[in-house]
Amino acid sequence: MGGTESPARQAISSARRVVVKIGSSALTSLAGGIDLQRLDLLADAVEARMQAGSDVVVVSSGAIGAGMAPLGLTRRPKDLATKQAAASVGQLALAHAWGTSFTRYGRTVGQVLLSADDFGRREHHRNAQRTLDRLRSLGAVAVVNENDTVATEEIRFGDNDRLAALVAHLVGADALFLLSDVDGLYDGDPRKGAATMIPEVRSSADLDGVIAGSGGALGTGGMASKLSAARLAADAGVPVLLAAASDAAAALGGGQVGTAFTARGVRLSARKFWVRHAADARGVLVLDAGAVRAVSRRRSSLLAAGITSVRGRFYGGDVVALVGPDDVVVARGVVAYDSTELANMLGSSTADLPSELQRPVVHADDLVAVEPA
Ligand SMILES: Nc1ncnc2c1ncn2[C@@H]1O[C@H](COP(=O)(O)OP(=O)(O)O)[C@@H](O)[C@H]1O
Ligand SMILES: N[C@@H](CCC(=O)OP(=O)(O)O)C(=O)O
Repeated sequence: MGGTESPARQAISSARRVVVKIGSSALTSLAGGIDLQRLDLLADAVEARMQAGSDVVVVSSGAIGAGMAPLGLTRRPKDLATKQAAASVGQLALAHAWGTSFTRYGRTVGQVLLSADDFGRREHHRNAQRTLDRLRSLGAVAVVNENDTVATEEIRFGDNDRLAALVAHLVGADALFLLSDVDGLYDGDPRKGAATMIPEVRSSADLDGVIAGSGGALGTGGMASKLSAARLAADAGVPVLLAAASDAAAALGGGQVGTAFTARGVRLSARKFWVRHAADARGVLVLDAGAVRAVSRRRSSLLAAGITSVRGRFYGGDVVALVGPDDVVVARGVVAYDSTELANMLGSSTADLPSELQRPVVHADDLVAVEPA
């Protein structure tokens, strides 16, 4: 690569393990379903990167877009049931198309469908990690999408940009590519008039004044979701390149295309990363002042004695928000008990609880302090 490359671009072009996310708008059209030619070009670019020595995980959107035509739908559905029906039809076509395309290289494809909950349940999380790792060691390409048919409105990733950022963290990726129908981040929606492309985002100051608008007819989150996923990944130590899918070969080949986001921050464990970023809190635990100090300063486990009340209905394994007496969120964590169980434990010291209820309410390993805004 040329000597004038930014550190972020150098890191992205030399990354050993990468996640490549392709948006619906780049892969499908309202009338024609999957764009097979485009998909072949993407597979070519992924294969070239693999030949150059990188491990690649693909996150492919497009199931809903691919399922519309076969079901006679002319507009992207808005209700969950129709989206899920379209996704179930389209996912089959999408996986088949990826499989067929990689056959040109004698490469096998594995389909991995994940839902948000999988990142928080230790077993599911480990299994997903193990499957992705085994596919990699067997030389197969994992093609990931959200498990749309089981995702409910509450637990949806929201969009696949966020899923891709989570997967990047899950597999320990060194770079994340977000490929879309736009060739980078602009200071305003380029469809709405003159806008200037931003080649590098080194800190949030580079985003001052940027207007991230909605997506196209097929995309879900628009630029706002790409931006928040890019920042989420960058904050977790993974640099991001946002580029056009039509520039996939150049993007994956280290070319000077798209917008590069510099990574910063310390890499959290995958589980803590999920607790902080991925899950919607299912409930709230209200702590007394002593418990606030224990979890936010001393990073201790949360015990029942320090909880004054609980709000919401949740189950052991869910993510909850921990708030102080002033209702300000001080941490998030995976709760060990159901809300009904916990209601009877409030304020009790551990020694007074029956042995089966003596585990911490939120273990320190499952707890992430939230910095004050
Ligand atoms: N500031 C911006 N910079 C670049 N693109 C933008 C911006 N604001 C809105 N967009 C629009 O976001 C679209 C990409 O989002 P989306 O359709 O959700 O893509 P995908 O299907 O790849 O997830 C682009 O087509 C672009 O018109
Ligand atoms: N799982 C859905 C993803 C929808 C989605 O996030 O789309 P996009 O914003 O184009 O990445 C699908 O495959 O249609």
